[in-house]
Formats: sequence, structure tokens, C-alpha cells
Amino acid sequence: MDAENPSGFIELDQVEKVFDVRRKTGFMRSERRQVRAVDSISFRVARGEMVGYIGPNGAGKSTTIKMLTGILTPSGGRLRVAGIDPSRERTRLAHRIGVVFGQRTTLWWDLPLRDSYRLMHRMYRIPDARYRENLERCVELLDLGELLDVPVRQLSLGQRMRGDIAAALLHDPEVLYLDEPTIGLDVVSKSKVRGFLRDLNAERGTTVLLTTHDLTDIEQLCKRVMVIDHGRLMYDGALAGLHEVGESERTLVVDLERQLPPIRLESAPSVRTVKVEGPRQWLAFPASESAAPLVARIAADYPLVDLSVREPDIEAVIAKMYESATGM
Ligand SMILES: Nc1ncnc2c1ncn2[C@@H]1O[C@H](COP(=O)(O)OP(=O)(O)OP(=O)(O)O)[C@@H](O)[C@H]1O
Repeated sequence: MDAENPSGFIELDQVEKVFDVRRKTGFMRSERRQVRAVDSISFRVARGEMVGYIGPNGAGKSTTIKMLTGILTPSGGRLRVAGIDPSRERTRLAHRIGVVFGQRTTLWWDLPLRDSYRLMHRMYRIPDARYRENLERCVELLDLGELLDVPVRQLSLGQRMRGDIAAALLHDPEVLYLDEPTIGLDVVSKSKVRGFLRDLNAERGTTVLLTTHDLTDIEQLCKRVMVIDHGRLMYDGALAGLHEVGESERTLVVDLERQLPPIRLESAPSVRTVKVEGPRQWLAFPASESAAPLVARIAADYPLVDLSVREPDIEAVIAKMYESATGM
């Protein structure tokens, strides 16, 4: 957290969201049930921070983001963004925040990107000079030049995503909420989007809250990560710490010259060969350990052709962490 701004730019104090759900239990009969989607969550995000907000499906991430934008009103607790109570002053807040939902677009489907941007220019009453400057910058950095006159429905997913990110930034928001911004993108598009977000945060000091299932997004962008499960905050700290808490493993995929018995490294007891398929072997090792000495040892003792490191699946990290928290 920013020491000069201990109160935080985004502040949640014991925030709750309870949904009333009606479930049919028979003919003309239904049962009312309450779903506690967000359960007494407290955290602070300082201005300029870039924080990952992760958790399994149904954990309460989208509900939190919807409360932060003012779409949903909390059932309890206190929530402020830039000093504003989002659900009470949603329009005032809208001028200061940007939102990108990876699964949905905020752009007009049948309009070329350029026209969607013009509409936003008017909707947000962005001063002309500022609009032009922001648009130019986004077009250049997100490589949108050739796409401005293409209707949104004809864009690929990666192109559309870049278009959406630009749309969220035309009014210079101080905070950006990103919900799965790299979902379904190929490696090149992912890296373009990540690079852009990193620069935006560094150059403009934009505060970013990022929801993703891709651990690489977090690794490359966020020093801090918060994990939510069943509406509760399970972890708030550095990504490396999450690996330790979750006791997660990375996998080294090794291609040898020929099929050999499972690799055994006497000097590295924490490494296990988990699968052998012809000349290819999979070795699991603790995610908190560096892969470099392991790779050097294998290269010295075995006829190595190729190798790659696979990061732990974020869902698996969270699942393990949750198991250890509940002692299951
Ligand atoms: N409008 C609603 N009415 C009733 N229940 C809801 C509503 N919105 C969300 N929920 C429930 O609240 C819980 C949290 O949902 P939420 O969408 O916030 O999870 P999430 O972490 O964003 O999940 P995902 O990764 O699948 O998007 C779930 O049990 C969900 O079914």
C-alpha cells in the first residue's frame, strides 16, 4: 500500500452482498434462499497500484466489481472509490473509472470502432483535445490504426479486446477494472495487451484491479494479488507468497533424445517425475523454487533435446490453498 495514502483509493470495509434467490421446489411451491456472494470483505488499494483479484468460478469477483462500479448496492459494509460511494453517485464515478469485461463488449456491434469512440466522446463529454490525444495514443499503442473503420462484429476477439480497452480509456479514468482481459486471446495478443497495461500503469499511474484465470497475467502485471473464495478474502499479498501458501507446483516438460526410465535427481528430492510418454517426461517441482538449477542438472545428466516450464494452473493453486485453509 502507498504509505502517503494509507486510506487507499479503493476502500472496502466489511462489504457484503447477499442475493435473495427463489428456487422452485414443486408445483406452485418455491423456496427462498440467500446467497452470500460477498462476505465481509475488507481491503484497500492505493492510487497507482495494480492488483490481481482472483478466485474460482462463483467466488464473488464479478459481484465485487459490480459494487465498485455502482451497478450493485452492497447489502452491508462501507465502500468508497476515489472518495465516492459508487451506488449513490454512479454517474459521477463513471467519469473516473473504466471497465473492461473480456466476455462482453461495450462497443456497438454494427458500428465501426471509430463511431463507437465518437459516441463515447459525446456520452462522457470528453474535451475535444483530450479525446483526440487519448484516441491517438491508444490507436498507436494498441495497434488499432487499420481497424478503426471496421465494424466491431468483423473484428477478431483479440482486436475487439484492444478496441474495448481503448474505449475504456478515452475519458482518462483514474481506475480501470479489467475482468478477464486476456481470455481467449492468442499468445501475441495477450502479450500486446499486457505490455499496454504495464505502460499505462507506469506512465499514467492508473490504478488497476484485474480479474483473471491466467496466472501469467498476474505474474507479469501485479505485485499484489487478492484471492477470494466463497465470498471471503482468503489471501492478500505477493504472488510468490501465494505459491507458498498454496504449495503449488510447476511442471518441467522435458524432451529427451530417446525413451528412458523416469528421470531421478538424487540431489533434488522435491522434484518428482509424474508422467513419461515416449521420449517426453513431466517433472513436478515446487513453484517457489527456481527452475534454473534443475534444468542445468538434467542437461548435465540426460540427453536433452528441448524443455519448457508450465506454470501452475491458477485454479489448482486456489483449490490447494483452500484445502489447506479448511484442513480438508
Ligand atoms: N444477480 C444474482 N442473483 C443471485 N445470485 C447471484 C447473482 N449474481 C451472482 N450471484 C451468485 O453469487 C455468487 C458469486 O458470483 P460472481 O459472479 O460474483 O462470481 P465470480 O467470482 O465472478 O465467478 P466467475 O469466475 O464464474 O465469473 C455465485 O454463487 C452466483 O451464483
